[in-house]
Parts: sequence; C-alpha cells; structure tokens
Amino acid sequence: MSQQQFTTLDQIINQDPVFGQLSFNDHEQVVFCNDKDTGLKAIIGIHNTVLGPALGGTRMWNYDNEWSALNDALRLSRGMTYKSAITGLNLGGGKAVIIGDAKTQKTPEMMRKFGEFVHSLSGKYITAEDVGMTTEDMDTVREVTPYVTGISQEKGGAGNPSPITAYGVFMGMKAAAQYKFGTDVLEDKVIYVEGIGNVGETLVEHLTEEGAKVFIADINRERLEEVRAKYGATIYEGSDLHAEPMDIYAPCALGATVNDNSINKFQASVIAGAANNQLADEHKHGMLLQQRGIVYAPDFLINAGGIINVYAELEGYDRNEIMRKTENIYTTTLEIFNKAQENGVTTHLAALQIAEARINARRKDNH
Ligand SMILES: NC(=O)c1ccc[n+]([C@@H]2O[C@H](COP(=O)([O-])OP(=O)(O)OC[C@H]3O[C@@H](n4cnc5c(N)ncnc54)[C@H](O)[C@@H]3O)[C@@H](O)[C@H]2O)c1
Repeated sequence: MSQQQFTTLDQIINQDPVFGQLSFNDHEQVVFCNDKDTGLKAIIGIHNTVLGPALGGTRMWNYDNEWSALNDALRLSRGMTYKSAITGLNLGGGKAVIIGDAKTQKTPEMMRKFGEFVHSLSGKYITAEDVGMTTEDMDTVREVTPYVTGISQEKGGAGNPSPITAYGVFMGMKAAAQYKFGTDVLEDKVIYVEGIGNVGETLVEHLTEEGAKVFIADINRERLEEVRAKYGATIYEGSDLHAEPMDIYAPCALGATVNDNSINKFQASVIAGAANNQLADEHKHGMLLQQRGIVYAPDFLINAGGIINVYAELEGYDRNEIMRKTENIYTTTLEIFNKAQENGVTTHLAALQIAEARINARRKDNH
C-alpha cells in the first residue's frame, strides 16, 4: 500500500495529504462523506469523466487506517477509468470505499445515507457493488438515487455482476494460456484461486468444469468448505501460496498480491485473476513479471465483465450482447499480449496505452 508515514505535524502539513498521495494521479474529484447518525465514513474517488460518468463499485472494508482507505479509493477509481476505456464503454472511472466491517457495521440506514451522498453528485459518479456489498445493498441505495447499478432483476436491474466478471476472467485466462502454452484448454492445468467470494466461486466452477486441478484459498473457512463441497476443488492448507508450483495463479481477493515480497517466489507461468490492482507497483512489478517470463493478464482488462453487465442497465442491451462483449475479452487479451511483445513493453503498459489513446482521442474531440 502506497501510503505515507508521518511522525510530526510539520510533516503532515508539508506532505499534501490528498493531492500529494502517491496514488493521486490527476483525479478530478475526491469526496469525503461523513454521517454521525449512521456511522458512515466513505470516500468517493472520481478519476476521469472524459468518456462518460464515472462508474465503479463501492467497497466496504475494515481498513487499518484512513490513508489506506483513501489510497484504495484513488487506485481503484483510476483502474475503472482504464477498464471502461479499454472495453470500449462510454464511461469514466470512479470508485467508493466505506470504512468499516461489512458484516457487523453495515445497515440499510447507512446505505441510504451513502446513496444520498452519491445523489448529491448529480450523476457524475454512479455506484455499484464491490467487495463487502450485495445486490440488496444496491437496491437500498436505489431508494434514494437513480445513480446506482448492479440492482436486482426484480427491481429492473441486471442483477449480481460477479458471474459475468468470472466469465470474463475465465476468457482472459484462456487467452493467456493460449499465448503461453499454445492451447487454451485448461484441463489438467494446476490453478490456484486466491479468494473464493462472489467472483472466485464462479471462476472455480468454470475451471473445474473444464477439468483443471483447482486449489482454493480464502481467509473464510466456511467458504472454503462450501466451495470444496460444490465443485470438488482442493483447499490449500499451506502458508505460502505464491511459492507453490502451479501453472496459473488467479488472484481473486484484494489487490497488491504481486508485490516486493511475492514477486520472486512465483512459480506460476500465468497470472490471471479478478482482483483489482494486482500489481502493488504496476511498472516495477509488471516489468519484473515480464523479465521472469510470467504472462500477466492485465486485471482491468480481464475483470471487465462486471462493468459490461452494469453498463447494460444504463444502455438497455440484453443478455446476449453482455455475453458477446464479455467473450470478446479473449480476443482483446491476445491482442494486448501481441502488442506488448511487438513493442517490447509490459502487458500492463500495452493495455494502459490503448486505454489512454481512446481517452485522449475523445478529449480532443470534445475541444
Ligand atoms: N464482483 C465483481 O463483479 C468484480 C468486478 C471486477 C473486479 N472485482 C474484484 O475482484 C475481487 C473479488 O471480488 P468479489 O466480488 O468476489 O469479492 P467478495 O467480497 O465476494 O470476495 C472476496 C473474497 O476474498 C477473500 N479474502 C479477502 N482477503 C483475503 C486474503 N488475504 N486471502 C485470501 N482470501 C481473502 C474473502 O474472504 C472473500 O471470500 C475484488 O478485488 C474486486 O474488486 C470484482
């Protein structure tokens, strides 16, 4: 986590606590939301609205401190800008974080209050679910604002986006396997899925159906037992997952698991997963993966199924179109790998350049 450590008041004053954050990257707006009655403490990051309103989910997490929460909002919202841009959606990038334990502190009143803050932005930011949020929470937010997606099908929404996200990750992983192993068949491949929540579980379903040897890891023991019982995956009982011999590592929990501690341990040939911001430092760790010959499928490219699904709520397109666009992640991922090889850059940078080119072209058109 790229947060700064301060020891004296002077340092705090001189370090520019918001615009000076390492994760601050030309964000347009950052909104701090506080409500004493419901205990809501939230940060909404709006990174870029050149292509359209900033759409991105809300994460509720028990952050160690406010710096971590702010940096998460900044990193995640920037990621959304590039995710929508590379997927060809007319959306900008935004994301919100709520500080707290979703299991014990989230209430409908808190969600409604959060919805009011979202509403106060008049559609510049549109929310959806992320870690710690459910479709029901989005239905609650919908009571006070139309600027929310990922609501239930009964309420006119496209429902939980996670299965579509998992399908897109599966497509991106297959493309990476094609590139690295010369076949996209995942049968008998040893695949570790770290985090078997909403997305991870459906990914495990696709992988076991295809006959992969799937290992699962999660901090939640109940989930592990549930997913093992359903799909016959093996629970990882060791203590250093990243160092295990495997074909594919699929990070599906929180971000930054590719970091200074793990980078030299990886024995996987491919990294392809759902988690946002998998590279703690996208340039440094992207480069080190490339040097080690590990094929990295850029997270914001292959986990775009969810945003495609919620975008359908805004544009009104149907299930077939959602699946077609999500399946297309396979082709785009292969294109990115080839472009990265041609230009001698990391896969992450190749994806970023394409996304930036689309934003810059629109910026020029708008002037
Ligand atoms: N839900 C979507 O449609 C979507 C879309 C794009 C990206 N993502 C990203 O994918 C990731 C997973 O999303 P989700 O909706 O499945 O979330 P989720 O909250 O349903 O699942 C996350 C899982 O990770 C586990 N976990 C947390 N910390 C862990 C750790 N240190 N080690 C192992 N497991 C750990 C949790 O116990 C939980 O089971 C997140 O990074 C999210 O931002 C999700």
